[in-house]
Amino acid sequence: MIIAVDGPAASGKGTIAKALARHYHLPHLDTGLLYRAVAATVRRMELDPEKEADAVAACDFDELTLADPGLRDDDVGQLASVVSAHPLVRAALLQRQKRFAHQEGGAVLDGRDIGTVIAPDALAKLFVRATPTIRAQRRHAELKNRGSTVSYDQVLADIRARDERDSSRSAAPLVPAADAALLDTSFLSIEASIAKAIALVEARRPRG
Ligand SMILES: Nc1ncnc2c1ncn2[C@@H]1O[C@H](COP(=O)(O)OP(=O)(O)O)[C@@H](O)[C@H]1O
Ligand SMILES: Nc1ccn([C@@H]2O[C@H](COP(=O)(O)OP(=O)(O)O)[C@@H](O)[C@H]2O)c(=O)n1
Repeated sequence: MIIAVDGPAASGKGTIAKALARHYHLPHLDTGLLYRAVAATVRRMELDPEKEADAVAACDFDELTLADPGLRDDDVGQLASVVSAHPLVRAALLQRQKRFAHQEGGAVLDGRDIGTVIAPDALAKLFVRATPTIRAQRRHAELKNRGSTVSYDQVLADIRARDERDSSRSAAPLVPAADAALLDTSFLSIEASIAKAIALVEARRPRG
């Protein structure tokens, strides 16, 4: 069974995807980390994120980069949203994600284009949403916990800028797949969001 979990920044898609993976005993891939690794590599190599050829060169990143906790930083997320708009960057990361999704036994993937591009054949597709201010509160609390001094206003501005860039790009924009179930977590606890996600997946599973 393939489960696709998409949605904007800090909507709770990663939390839900991990919980679904645990519940159904499936492997999980956070696809955002791949774009964040490209972004961090662009920065380390002092390349230009706006230049497609520069960003493509960074797609051949060192696998150890994926374990760097710095990838979760707010500025890396912003830079990831710049490099991810290049069609050739998306193309460079496509097969790796498709292979993961279509491995034997299935998988759970979260990102922006899982239900639309990576696994349009997924059995269950969730599109996770929450209001920008609630997402900013959650992400701000998360970053503060990790020792970051970034302000709430900065996090909110970054989330709005990223929403705009991710939704308006021509290559794999952030849009719900036509057959995705919408899950608004704005006023749901983590536990309630997970329970709702499991119920939505169950509704897509063949009976018997
Ligand atoms: N329903 C929820 N209520 C409160 N906090 C949440 C909820 N879902 C996720 N969070 C918290 O919000 C932050 C962002 O969640 P995460 O799952 O990483 O979002 P995303 O993967 O969409 O960026 C994390 O600190 C997470 O613990
Ligand atoms: N499948 C994906 C996943 C991430 N991304 C890009 O990578 C950036 C970082 O993604 P992420 O999922 O790690 O970010 P959060 O939603 O966790 O803040 C996003 O803003 C997108 O621009 C993408 O284009 N496609």
